[in-house]
Amino acid sequence: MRLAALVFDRAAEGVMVTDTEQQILTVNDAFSTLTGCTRQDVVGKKPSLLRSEKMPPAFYAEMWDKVNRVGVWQGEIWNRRKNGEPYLEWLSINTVKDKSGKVVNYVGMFSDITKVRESQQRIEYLATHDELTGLPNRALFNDRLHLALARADRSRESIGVVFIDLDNFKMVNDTLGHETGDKLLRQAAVRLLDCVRGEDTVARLGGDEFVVLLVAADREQATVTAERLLIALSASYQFDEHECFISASIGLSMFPEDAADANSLMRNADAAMYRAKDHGKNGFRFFSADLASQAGKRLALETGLRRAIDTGSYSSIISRRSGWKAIPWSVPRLWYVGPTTVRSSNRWYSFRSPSKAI
Ligand SMILES: Nc1nc2c(ncn2[C@@H]2O[C@H](COP(=O)(O)OP(=O)(O)OP(=O)(O)O)[C@@H](O)[C@H]2O)c(=O)[nH]1
Repeated sequence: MRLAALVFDRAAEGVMVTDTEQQILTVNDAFSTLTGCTRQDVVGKKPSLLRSEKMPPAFYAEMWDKVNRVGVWQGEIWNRRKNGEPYLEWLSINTVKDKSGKVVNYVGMFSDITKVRESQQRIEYLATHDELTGLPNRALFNDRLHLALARADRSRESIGVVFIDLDNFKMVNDTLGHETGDKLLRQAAVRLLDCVRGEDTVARLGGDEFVVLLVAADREQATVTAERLLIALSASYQFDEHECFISASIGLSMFPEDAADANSLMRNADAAMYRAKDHGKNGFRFFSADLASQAGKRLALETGLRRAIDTGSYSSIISRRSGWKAIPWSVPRLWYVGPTTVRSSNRWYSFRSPSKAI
C-alpha cells in the first residue's frame, strides 16, 4: 500500500480518483501541477469542472458510456486549466471494482500533450505550406488538384490551372535587395488571394512562381481571373522607402479539354506561361496543342539534365553569357534549343560531358 501511495505521489501523470457519483476523492501532485488546481480546489467536485468548450456534450456521453460498458476509456480530450487556458491531455479512465464486481471508483490518469500536438501541427504546416507567404506549397496544391479532378470528373465540371511567374523579378532582388524581394512576394501572395474565390487554391511553387487552381471554372471565367490577376499584380508595391512595379506572365490549362491528369495540366499551364513570356511578358496565354510537343521536349530535357547533374555525368554547363559555371538545379526552367543547348529565360546554356576537354 505504501508503495502504491509513493507511485501515486511521484507519478509524472496527473491522477484523479472519484467515487461512483464522479465526485473527486483525491488527486496527486502532478494533477495540481498540470491543471493549476490544488486538492482543496477539486475534492468533492466533479471532473467536469475542468471541461473546455472544445468538446461537444455528446463526446462525454459516449466516453462515460464506454467506461461503464467496457471498464476503460482512452483518448484525447481538451480540458481547461484553473487559469482558463485550454490544454490537450491523453486521458485513460479505469474502473475499480470490489470483490463482487461492483464499480466502487473511477481512476483518471492523464498527461499534457499540448506541446506534442503543437509540434505535430507545426511540422504538418511546414510540410504543406510555403513559409515566406503562408500559401500552400506544391505538395498541398497537388493534393488539392487531385481531389478537384476526381470531383470534377464526377460532376462534369471544368477546372483551370493558372501558372504565374513574375517578370524580371531578379531585378527587384538585384536592385532593392533580397529582403524587399521577399516583401514583394508576400504582397503578391495577398493580391493573388484577393483575386480568387474561397474555394480556389493559390500556392507558391517556389521563387517567383505561383499557381492557382480554379474549381468549377470554364474558359471564360478563367480568362476573367487571369485578367484580374495581371491587373492586381501590376499595381504599385509600396515598401518603406521604395515603390516598385512588376508585371507577370500567366499560362492557363483547362480540364478536361487540355489534359485529363494533374501532371499534364501543370505541364501545359507551365508551357503556356512560357509562351506568354516569349510574347513579351505581362500577359496570359491558354495552352494550345502546338505547345504540347515543346512542353514534352522540355520535360524530357529537364529530366535528363536533372539526372545528369545528380549523377555528375556532366561536370559543368556553359553559360554563353557568363562563361563556365556549374548550374544549380534551382534554375527554374530550361528551354530545349538543341541536343546540348538549353535556354533558361534569356540565358543560353550548353553542356558537355566531363570526359571531354574544354
Ligand atoms: N527575394 C527572394 N527571391 C527569390 C526567392 N526564391 C527565388 N528568388 C529569386 O527569384 C528570381 C527568379 O528569377 P527568374 O524567374 O529566373 O527570372 P526573372 O528575373 O523573374 O525573369 P523572367 O522570369 O524571365 O521574367 C531569382 O533571382 C531567385 O534568386 C525568395 O524566396 N525570395
